Amino acid sequence: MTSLPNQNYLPSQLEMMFNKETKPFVKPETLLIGVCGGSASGKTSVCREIIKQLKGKKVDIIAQDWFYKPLTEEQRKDCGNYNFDSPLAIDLDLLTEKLRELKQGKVIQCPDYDFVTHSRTKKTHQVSGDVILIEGIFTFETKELRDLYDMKIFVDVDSDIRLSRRILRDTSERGRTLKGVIEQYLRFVKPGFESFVVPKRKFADVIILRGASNKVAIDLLLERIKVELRNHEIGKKQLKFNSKSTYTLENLTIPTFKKVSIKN
Ligand SMILES: Nc1ncnc2c1ncn2[C@@H]1O[C@H](COP(=O)(O)OP(=O)(O)O)[C@@H](O)[C@H]1O
Ligand SMILES: O=c1ccn([C@@H]2O[C@H](COP(=O)(O)O)[C@@H](O)[C@H]2O)c(=O)[nH]1
Repeated sequence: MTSLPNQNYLPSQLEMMFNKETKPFVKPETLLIGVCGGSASGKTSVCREIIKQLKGKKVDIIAQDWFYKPLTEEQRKDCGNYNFDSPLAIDLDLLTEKLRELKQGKVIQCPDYDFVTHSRTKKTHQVSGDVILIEGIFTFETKELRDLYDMKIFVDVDSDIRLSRRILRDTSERGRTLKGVIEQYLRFVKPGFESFVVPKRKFADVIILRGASNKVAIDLLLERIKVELRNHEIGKKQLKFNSKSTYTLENLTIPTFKKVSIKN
């Protein structure tokens, strides 16, 4: 149930505040932005660019890679045959649970993953903020995940460029050999991309071609994020949740043009 103070509102303002199910349109929670795309498309780089430019806001990243399931001793011995490009390789349930906690305003602790040993490290990542960017190849994989995002971004880069970047990155940062990277790419990465990542592109609100070097796309995105943030801040000031999960609107300042009367 929603209660309004005895005040007059413009129809457009009421429309702004409620959707058809009379739930508030403005959301007071943390803004969650899902960033999906193929391996080495530049998802992390796009997120870093957004963070750099959103000065004055607390923005954090969650790497879906932190949620890789650690390999057993057996699997580790034969890791060349392990498919890291299947959604089954990631604990998506844990990721979903963590995002739900963020939506409830909690500060969360995420696991850490070591690409060299294919195991969880002792480290944890504490995440909180006004905006949280969640990046990874399977971030759009389930409806539960997609429904949690306020905005969905897909980073779209040609596969030859992604493979070249992956070779450079994985041989220098992830302890791989050139032969190993190419074999893994042809056997698992490319088929996984085609089966799981490409079909999720259609769920994106925004598609960024060429990744972080696409300054025009990043600028447009930043403008939109700022609008969303303003809506969330208005929401935070105006909405108070009581223990029965009803919404109460408070301290709303409304300009005085043509008014409609709403009776409680
Ligand atoms: N626009 C770009 N130009 C050149 N190199 C890039 C660009 N974007 C990313 N890279 C490099 O490509 C690699 C993968 O980028 P990253 O942002 O980590 O991709 P993802 O998070 O999608 O795997 C990194 O080594 C990064 O420095
Ligand atoms: O132990 C592992 C875990 C994952 N991978 C590969 O990582 C990429 C996803 O990470 P990006 O940062 O998006 O590139 C995925 O394609 C896996 O193949 C791995 O090689 N080893």
